[in-house]
Amino acid sequence: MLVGVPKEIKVREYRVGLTPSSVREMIAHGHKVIVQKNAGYEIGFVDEMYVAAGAEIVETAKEVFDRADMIVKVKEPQAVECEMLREGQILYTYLHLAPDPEQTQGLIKSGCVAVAYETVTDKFGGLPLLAPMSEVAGRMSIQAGAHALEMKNGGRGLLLGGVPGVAPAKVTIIGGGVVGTNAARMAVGMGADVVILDRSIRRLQQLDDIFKGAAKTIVSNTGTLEEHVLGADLVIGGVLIPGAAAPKLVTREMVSAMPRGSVLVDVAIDQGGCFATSKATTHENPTYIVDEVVHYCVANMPGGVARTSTLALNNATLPFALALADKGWKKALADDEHLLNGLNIANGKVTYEAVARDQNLAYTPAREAIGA
Ligand SMILES: NC(=O)C1=CN([C@@H]2O[C@H](COP(=O)(O)OP(=O)(O)OC[C@H]3O[C@@H](n4cnc5c(N)ncnc54)[C@H](O)[C@@H]3O)[C@@H](O)[C@H]2O)C=CC1
Ligand SMILES: CC(=O)C(=O)O
Ligand SMILES: [Mg+2]
Repeated sequence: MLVGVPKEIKVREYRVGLTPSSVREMIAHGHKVIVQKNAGYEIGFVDEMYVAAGAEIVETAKEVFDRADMIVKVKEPQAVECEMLREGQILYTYLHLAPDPEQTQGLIKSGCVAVAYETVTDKFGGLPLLAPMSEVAGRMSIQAGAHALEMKNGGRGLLLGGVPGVAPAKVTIIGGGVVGTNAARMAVGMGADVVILDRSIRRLQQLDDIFKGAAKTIVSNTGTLEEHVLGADLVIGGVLIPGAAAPKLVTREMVSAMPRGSVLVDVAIDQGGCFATSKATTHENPTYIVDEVVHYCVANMPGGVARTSTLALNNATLPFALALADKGWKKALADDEHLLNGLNIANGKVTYEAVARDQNLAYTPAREAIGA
């Protein structure tokens, strides 16, 4: 199969779909790889490394899209990329379709076979291709929040860990999954006063075991959310209902009632965000202020530490990329229920139920759509 890797085009997104080492593995499996010029340049994966791994370097994204049987990317395709996709071509990348009708229509129109990293599952009930980036974003969320709490950034002027004789900052983490756990590890490590809310008691039991009291666990409901959001200096939003638009758990009224200079970091913004006042931002302009509360809503946080993120992402995505290339999409999807769960759009049909439901579109079960 001919596998194509275009350069990412979102603002300050420097991750790349395949590392030189992943390219080498593809070639060892008998495939050909074309990589757009300078696709990995900013993170030290220069073209010479891709050539040494066996890839061909091509000048433009158009050439990658025109020639490749499978496109391996990182972020969801932008409008110009959707236009270059074609019928039967595999697109393997993050999609986050539920809150994005424009991209959904673009992919439907293209006729491509779109496998979303974020909905591929594993036998442990997890999301193995989302997890590495959630680890990164969860850890970064505390760095971003600590920075936003500084005076010059509109924050309350608080140091997360406090100092002897002065109380630490209060950090509330909504959602105790991969993002929440990694955020809590960083916040606890910095000495903050940490509370994690989740609606799953089982998850809270696991977190209690992990943190042994260093982070408190609270069941999430309207009352506890209000209490712990209003009492926090920094709130991290890390909830997920797989494939669906994020629930708006923090209302506009709650945001208005927070003290001046409080900080909200909405990691769930890629699924539309869990604060009523969230709107996606970029690494170029990561924060904005509503009712004197600082909001950080970067939808591609791991792009800020693109080298670590690319390596972590490839560790998880490569085995499935190889399966798609080795077997072709029909057999690879038919053989593996977990990869099949990643299929969101196929040949003009929406094959992921939560996306269809959130956008009032017809739903075709994935197995039916691939004719397996
Ligand atoms: N902005 C960015 O750059 C990035 C964003 N993300 C996003 O972060 C979000 C979280 O991802 P993960 O931690 O991997 O998901 P996860 O599935 O590991 O954890 C989500 C948690 O939210 C909990 N939850 C769901 N509804 C809830 C509610 N109403 N109240 C309280 N808790 C609730 C679940 O029980 C679960 O424990 C996703 O939207 C993901 O796409 C992930 C990586 C990067
Ligand atoms: C998961 C995601 O949105 C990202 O890594 O950018
Ligand atoms: Mg206020």
